[in-house]
Amino acid sequence: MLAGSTGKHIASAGRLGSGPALGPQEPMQATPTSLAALLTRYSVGPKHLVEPGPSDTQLALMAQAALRAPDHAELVPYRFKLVRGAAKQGMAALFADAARAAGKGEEGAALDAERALKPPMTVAVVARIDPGHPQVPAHEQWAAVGGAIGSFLTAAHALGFGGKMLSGAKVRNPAIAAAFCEPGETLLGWIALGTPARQPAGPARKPDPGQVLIDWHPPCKP
Ligand SMILES: Cc1cc2nc3c(=O)[nH]c(=O)nc-3n(C[C@H](O)[C@H](O)[C@H](O)COP(=O)(O)O)c2cc1C
Repeated sequence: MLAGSTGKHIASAGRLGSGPALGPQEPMQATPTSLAALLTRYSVGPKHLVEPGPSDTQLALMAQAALRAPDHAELVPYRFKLVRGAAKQGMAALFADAARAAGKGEEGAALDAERALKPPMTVAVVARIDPGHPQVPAHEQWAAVGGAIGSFLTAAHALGFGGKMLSGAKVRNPAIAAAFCEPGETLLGWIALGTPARQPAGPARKPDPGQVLIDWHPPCKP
């Protein structure tokens, strides 16, 4: 499988260095236990999340993990805004209004409100991108936001919680965006968080690692 003129995918059954070949069906074999959470994380949607949600201490661990993600110049270009307790009702009302404004009718409004109320808690992910930063272009800041989300979710999984990052057209609803964002911030979406009510039905369908590992070679000189 060629990946452009200068790279070649690592064969799926091949070896990287002298380490064991890792197929998608056997991610846990011969791997350090410290990788367990990274290799087994999966998303759990709001309808499969039940109480309890994470405690303050557990949320702080998730935030600590997020803060470990690569972040050029340590800009911390994100905030996690916690929606729990009575605040869930306020978010449900905003979701219902947005659904009505989008023409979804009362049935759609009730469905969207339920999306806010069902998970034990929701974490709004807000990006603070500085488009004029002299050293760190916007795409690098977005990469830091993505890394933080991944680490936050993996920490939640490692602590026994389930979660799923969700967005949709709601993030662009002006009333919702204004409710979550300060000037200069962008609402990326929400992480639904809680205790998973069920295990995944089967192994996650993920690409073979060989699809993303590509030996690079310098271009031939003319
Ligand atoms: C910023 C962002 C927004 C997302 N928005 C949605 C969404 O609105 N709906 C959805 O089904 N999945 C969405 N996803 C993808 C899911 O969170 C999840 O990663 C995907 O379903 C794959 O499942 P997995 O995490 O178990 O591999 C989003 C992911 C990211 C990073």
